[in-house]
Amino acid sequence: MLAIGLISGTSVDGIDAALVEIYDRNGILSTNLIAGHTYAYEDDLRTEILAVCAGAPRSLQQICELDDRIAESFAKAAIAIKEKSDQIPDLIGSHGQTVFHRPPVMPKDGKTGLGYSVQLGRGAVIAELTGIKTVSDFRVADIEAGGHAAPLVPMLDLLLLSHPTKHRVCQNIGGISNLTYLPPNAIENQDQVFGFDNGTGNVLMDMAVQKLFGVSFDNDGAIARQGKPDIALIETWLKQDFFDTPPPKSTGRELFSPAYLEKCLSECQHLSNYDILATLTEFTALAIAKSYRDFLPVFPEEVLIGGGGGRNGYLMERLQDVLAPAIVMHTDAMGLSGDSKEAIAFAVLGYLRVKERFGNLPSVTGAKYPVLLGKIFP
Ligand SMILES: Nc1ncnc2c1ncn2[C@@H]1O[C@H](COP(=O)(O)OP(=O)(O)OP(=O)(O)O)[C@@H](O)[C@H]1O
Ligand SMILES: CC(=O)N[C@H]1[C@@H]2OC[C@@H](O2)[C@@H](O)[C@@H]1O[C@H](C)C(=O)O
Repeated sequence: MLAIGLISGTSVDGIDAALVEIYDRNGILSTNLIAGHTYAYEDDLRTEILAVCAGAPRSLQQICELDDRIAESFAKAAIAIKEKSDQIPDLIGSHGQTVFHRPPVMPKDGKTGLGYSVQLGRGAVIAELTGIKTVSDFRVADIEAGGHAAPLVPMLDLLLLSHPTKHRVCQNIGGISNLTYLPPNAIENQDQVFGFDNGTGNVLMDMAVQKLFGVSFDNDGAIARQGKPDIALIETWLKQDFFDTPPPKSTGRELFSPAYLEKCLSECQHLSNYDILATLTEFTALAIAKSYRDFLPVFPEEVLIGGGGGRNGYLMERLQDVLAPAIVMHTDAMGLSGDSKEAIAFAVLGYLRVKERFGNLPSVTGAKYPVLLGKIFP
């Protein structure tokens, strides 16, 4: 089946689109990426999304208009990537844009304790504008089943990246970072697969470099490389609740917000701007390493990196150092594009939905049971 996957992640840098052929041999899936591309948001749209993520007050009318613009941008991305093949795609799986995420808590005082996760860019509009069957609203059903509805990419990692004898971690470093732990032969040992959001990813580094250096990200980590991290300060930051909370857990820009960065910066007044970037980069790497030591049943032999953080050469070096003896490499070394992985995941999750196969892993999200993920707009 030819499918399109679409997502804009927590970096809000643009819409990742993947045109992907999905092969299914008796339930064993494989994929072939035909084209992958990031279609940048218009500047004012990105600014508005970031404002809403940061909690700026907006009327329902304004939220509806934002939903329209995001859906139209997603449809445009689908129409553009569709041109990379002569065939008409059978399906679009569209994650949309997360603008709010509230993890579940223990029910109390008559309240349900359910989480809430809002993705804008409604699938009905995408289906209408493209003429292609669209699956969207992937996170809702897992939330209703008591789960975090995040991360969802572990299903793709399980299907495509399991090794017969090695313990692997698939580590995504986007705006937020998240991992999938795969025991050997994970398809047969599915109950041991788990995953969770394990850190800030790029979001703090991005906000800091914009404020201190006026660029949108620290290309290759060249700025951080010139500084020296303050390890004692990082150790105090790692004592914060999020890092000590056992999985399942999920997070987002609600926690790692502009206010969170301001608090960090207020504790960095003795540091140069280069040292601040080095400190935030080391914090990102050490938060990831701490989560492996605290929560994984077995320290992995291999760590497969995906997401934009994999392009930060300095962060990759720091990860190799703090995750030794694990070997750190890019997911691309396994034949799966790290840049397009999340978009491929939503193409595959869309496929699973139309085949009426479960999309969530309760051992990851904490849901009470497996559920069908997504609503179908024919
Ligand atoms: N050449 C590069 N050097 C350093 N960092 C980079 C480079 N290219 C991308 N990045 C980082 O990767 C980020 C984008 O990563 P990605 O597209 O994986 O995020 P996302 O999908 O929006 O996030 P999430 O996975 O949390 O949903 C950028 O904001 C930037 O911080
Ligand atoms: C609610 C939400 O959008 N969460 C994102 C976010 O960005 C990274 C991390 O936090 C992950 O949990 C998730 O995205 C990916 C695509 C996932 O669900 O696997």
